[in-house]
Amino acid sequence: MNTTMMPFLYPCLLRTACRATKPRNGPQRISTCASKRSLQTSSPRCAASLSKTDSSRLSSSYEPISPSSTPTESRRRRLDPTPDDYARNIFVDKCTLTIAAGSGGNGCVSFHRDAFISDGPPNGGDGGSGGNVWIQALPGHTSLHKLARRGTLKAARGVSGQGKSQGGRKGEDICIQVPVGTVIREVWRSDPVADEEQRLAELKALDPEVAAVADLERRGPRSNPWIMYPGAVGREAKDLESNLPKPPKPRRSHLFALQPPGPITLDLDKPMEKPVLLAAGAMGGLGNPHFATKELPKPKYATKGELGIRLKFELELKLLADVGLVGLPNAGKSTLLRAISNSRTRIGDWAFTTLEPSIGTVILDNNEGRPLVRSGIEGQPPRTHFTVADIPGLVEDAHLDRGLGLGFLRHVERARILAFVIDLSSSDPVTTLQSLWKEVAEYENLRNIEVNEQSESRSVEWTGFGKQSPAPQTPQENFVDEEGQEILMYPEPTRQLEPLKLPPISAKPWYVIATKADKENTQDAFRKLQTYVASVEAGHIMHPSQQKNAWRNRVAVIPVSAINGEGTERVASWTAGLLDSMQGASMAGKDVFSPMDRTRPRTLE
Ligand SMILES: Nc1nc2c(ncn2[C@@H]2O[C@H](COP(=O)(O)OP(=O)(O)OP(=O)(O)O)[C@@H](O)[C@H]2O)c(=O)[nH]1
Ligand SMILES: [Mg+2]
Repeated sequence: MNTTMMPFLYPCLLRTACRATKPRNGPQRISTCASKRSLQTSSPRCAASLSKTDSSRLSSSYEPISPSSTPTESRRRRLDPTPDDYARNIFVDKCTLTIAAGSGGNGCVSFHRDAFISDGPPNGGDGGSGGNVWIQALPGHTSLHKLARRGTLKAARGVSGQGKSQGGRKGEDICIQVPVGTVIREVWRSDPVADEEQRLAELKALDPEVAAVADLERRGPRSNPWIMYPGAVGREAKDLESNLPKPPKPRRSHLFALQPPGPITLDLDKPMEKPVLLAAGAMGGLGNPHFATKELPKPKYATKGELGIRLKFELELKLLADVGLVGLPNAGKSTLLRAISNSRTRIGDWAFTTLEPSIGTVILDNNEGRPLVRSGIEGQPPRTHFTVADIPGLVEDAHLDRGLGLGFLRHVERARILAFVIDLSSSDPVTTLQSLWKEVAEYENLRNIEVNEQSESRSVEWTGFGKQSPAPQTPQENFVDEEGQEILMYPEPTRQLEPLKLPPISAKPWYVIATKADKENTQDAFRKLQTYVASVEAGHIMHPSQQKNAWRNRVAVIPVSAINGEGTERVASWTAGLLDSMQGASMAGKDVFSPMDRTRPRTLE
């Protein structure tokens, strides 16, 4: 066992070892005591440790770690790998996605034929409706990179109807799976059915005399909704075309009622048991029996299916992970993430090894009997895991976009809890913590100014009474539908989405992970850091963010040696306790980010 870590992580062992009068039984007794205490660390009592008094909390930071946690060679290799031993991490937290609901299948022109009936009644089937597009937020997904790569997702088209009154099959649905914490906002839509409905409504509103001479034919992408009998050629075909009836009104699927009203904005901040509908598939065309009349009992035409709606969305992760690791470059964040999760993020003894956030999942219950850390709220299913984001290192003036700057800070504000990773072997840990908080707070101020400026500019743009008529649009892009028919698309309106409204960063729960505690002469730095944090918590000194409403509830300083995997259990149990508290507060309808709220819900016993 590393003797340097003794005063930090094994003070009980040290004391017991010093007091031990019988060296013969010493090691065994220490081992029993240590493993018993270690179990308590991962027991419900530890999850509920937030409700204990300060003194017990401080002493709990010196809980011993079981000797069984002594790193094996393979673990050591995992936590101190060569710089090229890592899994490439692809992470995307913002992307645009175009979706297209399936178009309807065409109706069929067909007539009954039998042994003695050569020219029977019409029996063309209707086309099947197009596939729907659904969306579902699922735990276990952490990035939007797969959707960003796809760019466009289309549900299948409905199958066309057939003779003998056979209706076409419905097109296959698609379900888009996104991480919990995704916000979906509509940027633009092209809905041929809505456009046609609007045109008909405008015509209806016209003076009857004007309407009589107005062009009642369909326009736009589906200007010719008819399917003609293929057997009709030459003069017959011309006669047929000139005697076509008024086209039927555009139809909507009954599922359209379930579609959220536009412009769609969805905040998927909870795991969903069932998907929600984003876009309903279009209706299929009508077979020729629909057009049979007394005068024309055998119509030689049917209609095409409606075209599916197309929507463009901006997807953004409002919640990146439960915990965000914030620290200077080279502080040991990635090593810590490797130590507490199965992540294989890159580690290197130089600054900016990590350039993109990487998310690791910390398993609390591996479903193999007793949970490693019991977590959850009474009456709710127990928490089995939480996620941790390893965020690239922060440098001074990051809020002015230095280093990885604003991109990094954007990720910080998307974590529920902030864990400040401080390298105990670095010059002054207290100054480090203060400078990290300074950058975070400066960014928060900048963001608030930006949001205010945006709302001001919006109010200046307000044009007073009367609606401004939209600028006339000219068709821009020509798409071709499944049958090779041209679809006119209109240019995307330049709709700028506002930045997401996120909770204030300084009001988020936070704690400190004092890492590299195995290095020599780090005890003083740890004590200094602990004393400073205790004074902040007690309100004796200003919060390092310099914000009045910053979080001061129970801020722990957890010493760890990530490279040896020591002390990391407390990170898991402390985080689980914080998450339970936040969940309980939000269920009780309290403001989760209220800095003065000291009541704690009861965690699972
Ligand atoms: N002795 C000791 N070294 C550590 C510990 N944790 C990390 N290190 C070393 O510190 C160096 C930097 O570790 P990283 O995990 O890559 O640091 P980081 O904070 O992710 O760095 P960036 O990605 O550049 O921001 C590596 O050489 C690690 O082996 C620890 O607990 N003890
Ligand atoms: Mg790193």
